[in-house]
Amino acid sequence: MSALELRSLQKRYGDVVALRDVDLTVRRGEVFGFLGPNGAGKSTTIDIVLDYVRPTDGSARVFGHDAQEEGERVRERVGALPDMRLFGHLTARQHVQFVADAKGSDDDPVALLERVGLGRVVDFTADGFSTGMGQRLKLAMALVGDPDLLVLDEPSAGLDPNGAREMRRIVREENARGATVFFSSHILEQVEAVCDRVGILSDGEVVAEDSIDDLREATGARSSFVVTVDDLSEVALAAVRDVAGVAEATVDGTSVTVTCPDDRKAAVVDAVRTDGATVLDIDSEDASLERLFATYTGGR
Ligand SMILES: Nc1ncnc2c1ncn2[C@@H]1O[C@H](COP(=O)(O)OP(=O)(O)OP(=O)(O)O)[C@@H](O)[C@H]1O
Repeated sequence: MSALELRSLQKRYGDVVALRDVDLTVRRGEVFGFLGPNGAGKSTTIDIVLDYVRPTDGSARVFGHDAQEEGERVRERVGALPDMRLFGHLTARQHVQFVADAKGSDDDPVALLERVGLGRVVDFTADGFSTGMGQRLKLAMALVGDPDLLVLDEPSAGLDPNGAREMRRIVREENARGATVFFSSHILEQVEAVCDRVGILSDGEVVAEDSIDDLREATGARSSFVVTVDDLSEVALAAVRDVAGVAEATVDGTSVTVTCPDDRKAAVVDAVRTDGATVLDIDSEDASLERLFATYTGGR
């Protein structure tokens, strides 16, 4: 049984067709990235999965349960972001406790808040929180009760690069625990860094569903480059792999082939010199993920 199955999903708002015909399968245990330009229909799809919005036609099933007919059963197994708005007069701890009570979970709110980097503000009210802090708090709420499926709509919105990196770490940890993760984003490098597979939504339809590597191969697009140094140490290699956006770094002698977004290349070159190595050559064989994305969405 799949974690999430969308079949012929359609949604019209009056004359506006938000979803034309969405078919998508998210397998159990995978991290699935839901990509698409603004207005493609990502939030509408997620709202249907969470039963905030009813489809005009078609169905959404979560672990075999119909999202509309068996909303209760679905919600027991799902953690979602953003699921609730924040209440300015409540503390971070009270927000998380509220969700724990609603879900009948005995999770410790403080432990969850520490996990998302809010350990020092557990008793602060949300009205003083920045956008990024609010996003972290919502993530802590989504993690309550170890959900089997995490549904994250633009989880990195409002987060600085550190916050975005921590978000990726938590996605990986949740996945390692056994959770399936479904998240939408238009930040391609974020998706590439953590996802097993992606679905690309364009104009209310899924135009591609595959691993990014296979999509690349299918379109002939690649975004790798090779840096050759005089001496490649483990420290330098670890630093390269730590650069945000680096999806892959493979070694051949003193050359390292790195897959990353174009705008991270300078950071990769800096990282490879961490241990004092001298760069001998840089060979770029380029076609970025952005171009891959544009190939499928017609540049929208
Ligand atoms: N309540 C609504 N009433 C009318 N039109 C709507 C409504 N909600 C969404 N739409 C329209 O449906 C389409 C899909 O919107 P949706 O928010 O799902 O896209 P999205 O991919 O999440 O975009 P973004 O990345 O900008 O959040 C858009 O054309 C949007 O204007």
